[in-house]
Amino acid sequence: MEPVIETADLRRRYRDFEAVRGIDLTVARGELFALLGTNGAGKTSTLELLEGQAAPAAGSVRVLGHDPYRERAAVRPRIGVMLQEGGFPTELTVAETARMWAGCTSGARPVDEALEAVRLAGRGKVRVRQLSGGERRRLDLALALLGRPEVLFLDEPTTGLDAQSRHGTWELIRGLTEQGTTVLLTTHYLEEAEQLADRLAIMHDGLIAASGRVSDVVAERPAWISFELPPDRFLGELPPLAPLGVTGHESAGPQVRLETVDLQRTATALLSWARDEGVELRGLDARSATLEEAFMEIARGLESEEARC
Ligand SMILES: Nc1ncnc2c1ncn2[C@@H]1O[C@H](COP(=O)(O)OP(=O)(O)OP(=O)(O)O)[C@@H](O)[C@H]1O
Repeated sequence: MEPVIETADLRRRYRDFEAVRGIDLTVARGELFALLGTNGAGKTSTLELLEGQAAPAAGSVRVLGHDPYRERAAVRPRIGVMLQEGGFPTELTVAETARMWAGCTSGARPVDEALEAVRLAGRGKVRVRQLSGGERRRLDLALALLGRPEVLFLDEPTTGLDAQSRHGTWELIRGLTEQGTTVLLTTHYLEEAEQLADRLAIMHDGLIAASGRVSDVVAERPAWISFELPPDRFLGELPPLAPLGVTGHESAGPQVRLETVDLQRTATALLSWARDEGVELRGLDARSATLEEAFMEIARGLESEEARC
């Protein structure tokens, strides 16, 4: 796969504070890559390096084969950028803003088409200051799309959007990647990453703590099996749990919850035992970790490591 975004040991400094501390990323053409992380993890700082808005303190970054900061003229016309705060003149109308933006963009798509894509076609005559927060986000997205970018950088594209608008934006982004647009987005909505991302990275404190497909990141976390034992049965009667991959358990009365790093082996052994013993496991439920659990565990684990240092 052709890499469209590539970084190696990428670093960013603000005076003596290193906000991005050595990041290696590769994003292929047509891929949607999500950058997640705790507040202040360094997502926006990284995004700005990829967009060419700032020079790295060290390491390298290539976008479409060029250095986005030094070779801005080669890269800028081929990318679309949606910042966290658009910062457009609020006295202009939606259509005037889009026309002004289109005037600065080579090969711009028709303004009406861009506004239609974000469902703002009927709001062309409204002043930007009169838009709701969610409508402004959608206008920001329309402007980022105007130049038919090959690579789209979206910094929290759906923050402040209601559920319907968020789903509409997801549909739009999916359509763009299907047409071959490469998208790198940051988000605080884990569901957004689960829905959209081919691959993702979870940042914490300037570093990538975990990365890969959602299923890879989740597979590294323990899964859960929960069930209810009959009143005449006890947890101690189950086969030895540790060799089955069980790393922890909770029980409250008849309710049992097992944490396992090998869901298939634990579930198979549990069901075989229940069959052989003629035991009914009421409310049996088995499930992998969710991305939210993986995220929380990474954030908690790294915080306790920091506390130890
Ligand atoms: N201009 C700046 N000067 C000094 N420090 C900065 C500057 N911009 C960001 N930082 C610091 O760099 C770190 C990373 O900030 P950044 O905005 O990249 O994080 P983020 O992951 O995007 O956070 P959020 O999810 O809250 O938007 C933070 O500690 C922040 O305070």
